[in-house]
Amino acid sequence: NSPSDILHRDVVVIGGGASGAYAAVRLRDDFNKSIALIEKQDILGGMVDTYVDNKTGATYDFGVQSFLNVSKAKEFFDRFNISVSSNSSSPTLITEYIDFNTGAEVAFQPPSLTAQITAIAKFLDVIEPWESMLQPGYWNFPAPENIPDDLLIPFGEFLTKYGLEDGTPLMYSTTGLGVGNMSEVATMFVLQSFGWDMARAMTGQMGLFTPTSGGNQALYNAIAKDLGEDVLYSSTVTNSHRTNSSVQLTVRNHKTGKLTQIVARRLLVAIEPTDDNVTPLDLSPFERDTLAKLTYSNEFTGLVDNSIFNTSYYYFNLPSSAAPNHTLVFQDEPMVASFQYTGLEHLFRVMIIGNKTTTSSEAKFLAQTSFDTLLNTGRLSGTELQTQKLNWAAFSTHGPMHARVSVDEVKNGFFQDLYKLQGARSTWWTGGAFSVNFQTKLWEFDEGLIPKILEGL
Ligand SMILES: Cc1cc2nc3c(=O)[nH]c(=O)nc-3n(C[C@H](O)[C@H](O)[C@H](O)COP(=O)(O)OP(=O)(O)OC[C@H]3O[C@@H](n4cnc5c(N)ncnc54)[C@H](O)[C@@H]3O)c2cc1C
Repeated sequence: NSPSDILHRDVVVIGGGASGAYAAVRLRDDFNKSIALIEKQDILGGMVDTYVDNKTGATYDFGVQSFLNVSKAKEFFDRFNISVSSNSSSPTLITEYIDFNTGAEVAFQPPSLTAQITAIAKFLDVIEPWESMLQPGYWNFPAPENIPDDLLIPFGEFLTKYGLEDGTPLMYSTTGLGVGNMSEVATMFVLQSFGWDMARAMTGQMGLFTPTSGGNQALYNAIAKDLGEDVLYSSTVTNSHRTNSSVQLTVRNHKTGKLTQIVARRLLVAIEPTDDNVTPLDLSPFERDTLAKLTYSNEFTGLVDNSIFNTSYYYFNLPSSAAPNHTLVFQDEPMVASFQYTGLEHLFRVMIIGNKTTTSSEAKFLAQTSFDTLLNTGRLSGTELQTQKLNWAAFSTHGPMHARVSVDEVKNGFFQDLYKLQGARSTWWTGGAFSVNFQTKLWEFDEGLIPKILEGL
């Protein structure tokens, strides 16, 4: 390599999604540190998926829907002159409960909205004492003997224990479904998917906002402009050497084949630490064994354009056994969670929750199979059998989310081990597996991490 291919930086960040892009801006623009940001795709923003209608220029966010108004979240938009508002433009829809496995209509009667909100307020009271154990990171996670039992029981059991069953339709349909069958997952991991701030948002104690124009991608486009050539796009790490004083990475641009060497004093890993993602990071046996214990959901979203869907409807997948009012019964993943009208022409948002191994093509196949079932059972046309392909206007592989481990691992001190990785071998870790899967909560987590990264720099 020629010398021009060697970059020297204070901090190198891997992953230009919510957690990495935020940290890169703060470290460079506010703490005067030189940075390089390595991003696999050719844009920043990760799971933010903003669809732009070519004809009208209208935007629709089919990944991230809105931002929780936690601590300094709005200030971060202000610095890029992006105006935000809390007005939701979602159309009002009729929810059709259908078992997507069979096509059977499910005569499920959810509790009234008032009953749901009341239960969520009560839920917030119950979970409030545990917030600092889990958010915005696991820094204060209790030693095994001090973990409250309630955090480790299946969430369905937890809800029943405290009489909170009425709150589940909103918990599940907003963000709880990200973990798959929410009733079966240990409470602490469901709380990372629908927890304190979502409960505050649902009960009106915390706002949610979105940019007034340009969709959620507007923020990340502004960050991209700000960071300019400090971002290496279409690039991944192929090799690394990490020591207690520095980090050397070999980075490959998969479009041009160009290799860049980066020598940095600190590394911030802002991607999910899956086997594929961390293999190039010359892990120690302890790092490898710890990270290998994590399991994930895999999330996929897309937009389909098939006029056979009814634009008044939100087709929602529930097992038949949810009828007439069983609020704790959900489908197992992998599954298509819903087809939801977007308000844009004839586009429906599809949401697919996979397990650890579900691939993009399997997710698309699952969506087609669910669609076929709905068609063949007359749920869409109401008339005769038809076949047609789903017309994908957009599809996005969000990949692994909602990292979790078994209850036994939690009791064996998994989170204490996970956090031993922080700072070891000049490497710091952010993102959902180390914190929680909400954009602005990750920013809050980064805020706590940045002073540690800066120590001695
Ligand atoms: C369907 C859906 C809806 C959501 N809705 C909301 C919402 O309304 N509000 C909210 O706050 N949160 C929402 N989330 C969650 C939120 O998007 C995530 O918590 C957040 O994006 C995680 O940030 P991150 O930085 O950890 O990862 P990401 O945002 O995924 O960023 C990771 C980045 O790293 C890149 N990358 C991946 N692998 C590599 C590699 N090997 N090398 C280099 N780069 C790599 C990716 O391309 C990506 O840009 C939603 C998520 C999904 C899937």
